[in-house]
Amino acid sequence: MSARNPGMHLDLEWVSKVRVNTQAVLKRAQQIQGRKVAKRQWQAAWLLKALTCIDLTTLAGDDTPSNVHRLCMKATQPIRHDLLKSMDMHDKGITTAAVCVYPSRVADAVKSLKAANSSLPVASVATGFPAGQTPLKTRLEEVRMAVEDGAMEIDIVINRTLALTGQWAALYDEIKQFREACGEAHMKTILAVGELGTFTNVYKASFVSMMAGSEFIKTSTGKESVNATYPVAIVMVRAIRDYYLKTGHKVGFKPAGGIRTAQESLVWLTLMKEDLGDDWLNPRLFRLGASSLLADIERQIYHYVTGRYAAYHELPMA
Ligand SMILES: O=C[C@H](O)COP(=O)(O)O
Repeated sequence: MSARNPGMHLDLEWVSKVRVNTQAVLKRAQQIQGRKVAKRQWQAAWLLKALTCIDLTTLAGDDTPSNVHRLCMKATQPIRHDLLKSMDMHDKGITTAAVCVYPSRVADAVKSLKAANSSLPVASVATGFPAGQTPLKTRLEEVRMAVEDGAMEIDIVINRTLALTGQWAALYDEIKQFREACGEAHMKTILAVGELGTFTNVYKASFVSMMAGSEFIKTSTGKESVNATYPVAIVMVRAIRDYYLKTGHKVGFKPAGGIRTAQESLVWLTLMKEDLGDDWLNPRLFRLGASSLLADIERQIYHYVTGRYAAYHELPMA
């Protein structure tokens, strides 16, 4: 993960002055989606890069120690060994960036990874994920418990009520308290952009989250009806750039929710490269939150190596 973001005092004047040019954002989003991504021979390398940025996620009501264990094993060996060998990448220690689970499953994930001798971090969602509609005391306690169980990264959700009613100082205070409860664990802040209504709210929520010390800002929980979209991402990425220019601190970006295809992962990498620069092309500053993206990336890599598409039984669970 990136160096920690210490945050800064709440600059309400900056927040109140924000205006987002909707037409410019939409135009940029169209451009990004229309980009020709890397030539075929480089695509496999870009796909491996995308894979190393995945927070491999399971956030389901029927999660159990055994499916979390399978997820952890997949995270440590995301691509079949023979495929990596054909690409001469078998000894490069390729893994996903982290596994991401509910707080009650953190101990299971930590145990599985430890047994596999893996130092892969476990990320836990917290603070009443996905809605964030539980009392502050409970949300703080949830963060502490996930950290106690071994989570090294905490994905908090913001209080949308505060954002939608313009209570930016109260939102800043809550996020600061979450950051304190995280201790040494790095904090990713989920804005749930599909529920924030306007681009201006998305920009303001991004900036307030960074001022309160978030190490990453993340689009969505994956449970809203609208999740990671390119226009919203462009607004968040601009906020990250502005925050960097203002403070000198680099904050990471994590699109999440509904990202399923290898092709999409290449568009996200292109957006990082073009709008933030090469520093953001690694898991310290870029994550893809996804439960099923890895399967398609592995399928595309299989195709790259063998020239044909794999049958489902040929690739272990992603
Ligand atoms: O944070 C990660 C998201 O919850 C994953 O969403 P997804 O299941 O649509 O990939």
